[in-house]
Amino acid sequence: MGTDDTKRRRSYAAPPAAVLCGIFVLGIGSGVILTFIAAQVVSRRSEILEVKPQKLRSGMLNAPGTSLSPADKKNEFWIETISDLPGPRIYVLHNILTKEECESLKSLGVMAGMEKALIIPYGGKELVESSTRTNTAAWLEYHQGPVVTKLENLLAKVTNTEPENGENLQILHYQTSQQFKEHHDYFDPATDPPENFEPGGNRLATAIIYLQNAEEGGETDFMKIDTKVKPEAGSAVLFYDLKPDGSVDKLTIHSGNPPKGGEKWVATKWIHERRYQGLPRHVKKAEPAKKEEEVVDNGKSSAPVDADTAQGAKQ
Ligand SMILES: O=C(O)CCC(=O)C(=O)O
Ligand SMILES: [Fe+2]
Repeated sequence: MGTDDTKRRRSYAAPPAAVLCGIFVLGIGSGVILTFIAAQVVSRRSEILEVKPQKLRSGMLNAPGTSLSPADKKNEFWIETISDLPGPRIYVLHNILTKEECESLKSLGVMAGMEKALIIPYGGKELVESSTRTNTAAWLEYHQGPVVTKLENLLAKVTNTEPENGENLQILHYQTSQQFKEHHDYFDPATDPPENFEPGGNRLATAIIYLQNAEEGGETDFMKIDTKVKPEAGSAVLFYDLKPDGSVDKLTIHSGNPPKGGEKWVATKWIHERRYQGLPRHVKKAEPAKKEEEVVDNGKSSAPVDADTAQGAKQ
């Protein structure tokens, strides 16, 4: 009898224990899942907000903080922080292209036809010639061959965007003394018409890939923070035109300084907040070209086109 009672008591005691246990396990489980989701969101966000030194292997960016030997730094892809939050976000992407890849992009530029580079003046809607920009430029096609596609994919990965957010690659050539004076690459909501933000929103980031160094000079000069990036063929400077909250970062104002000897070649990629490729564009080349004195040019704008159609614009 006593044994039966005990059995009964045990069998009655068992369900509440299992339920409690189940609730406990469920609680821990959902806690773990929620923590995991939160960690994903935070880590995705911090990837966007901060690019730390990293190394590229097998197409994947390694964890931040990977330490590199001096030999690795000469040959491998790695990211150097020039300036970081709370200041402007400016990085050098070392060894992004080989010498052969640099040469092949220069040839593609020449084949596309290098022409005087154009700008959009502040508040303007059309591309015009200006003394702000004395170098020549050519637009390449999106996905035009393996080197262009490699850059599109790599820059999207580093900035945590999609390749389609990028404008077409533009090749720039500076002879000795040619330059691209002080300007910013973002559109300014305070002065620019809404159509300049279509398609793809504002320019989020700029990558300037150095294809050939000048003998001397030719730096990308961030004058507001007294920082000059010296071109190194095969490497790139990447900076965020927008702050993490989406407002324009005025400390990214920069110039392409004139080579003091020799020539400089670069490829520029502007990356938008959203998809840019395959959508209608609103910025057009001025027809007929306006005379310099008719253009309100405050020396801070730039904009490029391919042949007759605007491919993008910047101020
Ligand atoms: O050539 C440079 O260093 C600067 C180029 C530039 O500012 C641009 O393409 O937006
Ligand atoms: Fe620029």
